[in-house]
Amino acid sequence: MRLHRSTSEGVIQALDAIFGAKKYADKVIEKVLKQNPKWGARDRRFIAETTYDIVRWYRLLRRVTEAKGDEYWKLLAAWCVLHEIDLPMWDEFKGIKRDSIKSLYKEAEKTRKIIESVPDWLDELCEREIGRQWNHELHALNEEAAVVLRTNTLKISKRDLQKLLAEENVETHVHDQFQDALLLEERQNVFGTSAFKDGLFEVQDAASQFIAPFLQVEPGMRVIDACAGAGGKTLHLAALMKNKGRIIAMDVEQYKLDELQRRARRAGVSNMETRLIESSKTVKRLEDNADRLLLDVPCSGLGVLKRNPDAKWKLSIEFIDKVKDLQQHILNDYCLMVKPGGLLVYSTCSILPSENDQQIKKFLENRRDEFELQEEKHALPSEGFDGFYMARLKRLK
Ligand SMILES: C[S@@+](CC[C@H](N)C(=O)[O-])C[C@H]1O[C@@H](n2cnc3c(N)ncnc32)[C@H](O)[C@@H]1O
Repeated sequence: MRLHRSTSEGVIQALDAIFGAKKYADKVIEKVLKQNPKWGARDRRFIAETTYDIVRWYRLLRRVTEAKGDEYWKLLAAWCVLHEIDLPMWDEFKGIKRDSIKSLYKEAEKTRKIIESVPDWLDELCEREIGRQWNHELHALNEEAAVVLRTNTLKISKRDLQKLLAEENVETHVHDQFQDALLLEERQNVFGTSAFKDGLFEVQDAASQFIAPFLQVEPGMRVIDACAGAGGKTLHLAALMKNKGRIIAMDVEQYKLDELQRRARRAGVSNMETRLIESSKTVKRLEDNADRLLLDVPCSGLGVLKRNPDAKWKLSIEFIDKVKDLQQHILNDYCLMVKPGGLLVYSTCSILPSENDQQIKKFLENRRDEFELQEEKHALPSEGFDGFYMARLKRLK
């Protein structure tokens, strides 16, 4: 592989926006890719994958080149050296010493938080919370995420979708554990396919596809998805309900609900309405209303670092403490929207017990007579996909 000037500059520009201007990596990459129509599919893949990889290994790459501040070319140089890619004779690479990078890399191997490229506070927090298991999870979280599709069973079967995609040169395989999932054989952009434009699938991690079935919905039920966001799980719920019954999708952000409406139209979902949460009254009005309630709460996102590696550098302990308070507040203030006898699922994309099991334990301490825990499930990044937690509770009275 050879480095090209224009795509390398694209990577540097993206890194500057992510670390300098503190923008989200996915948005930055989207913007950088839009600005040069001459880049082909391979160029685009290089920019996206290299940027994500440098973000993932940021601490390690800084260490092995002793890069400071905005010396992003040094990070790209180290990335090349560690991937055995020749460095062109560009001014930006003057003074880069391969041997020094390699020997500093050997040195870095002695310290987990450096070689696995994670901030001190995060390494300490996760070790404290999950002990030795953190070794495995941290390693897995540094792997590239698989691209997984969820068949929209309102429109097509998984096998027919697989055939259609193959006709559009998208090869996929199935996975026993995931009923509606198709896994891409190789990473590629699937948003341009006619299958996507026709609403035949959504891109959704395999572990995330556990959550809607865990709520045990049935066609005809009344279901509330109280933290619906742009509706990854709402659309799945609608498909499991065969478009029958009613889903109320709620969130505190109108722009997310607008995006959900757009996605629902594409997916052919007709049993859903959105409702903005403007105050506690919005929630109060829906007391004793639903057969099923999903609380897919805001969280640290530590289970999805494969997908969002920049979160490692943007998260803070203060944010995690705040989000934990919000989780407990949502559990307590929203739980009565489910009818007595109905089921509630609390879910996060975190691997921290303090956002997961311990939140449920705390909630139940005060509501032992009203709710009982039916089942908990942990999906771990080391099992191959994203990290998720889900707990299903039954409202007793
Ligand atoms: C984990 S995300 C939801 C992802 C979504 N369920 C999906 O599958 O795509 C959490 C959502 O909770 C929303 N949120 C934050 N505070 C909230 C609150 N007090 N009540 C309800 N939703 C809230 C956020 O805007 C965000 O969209």
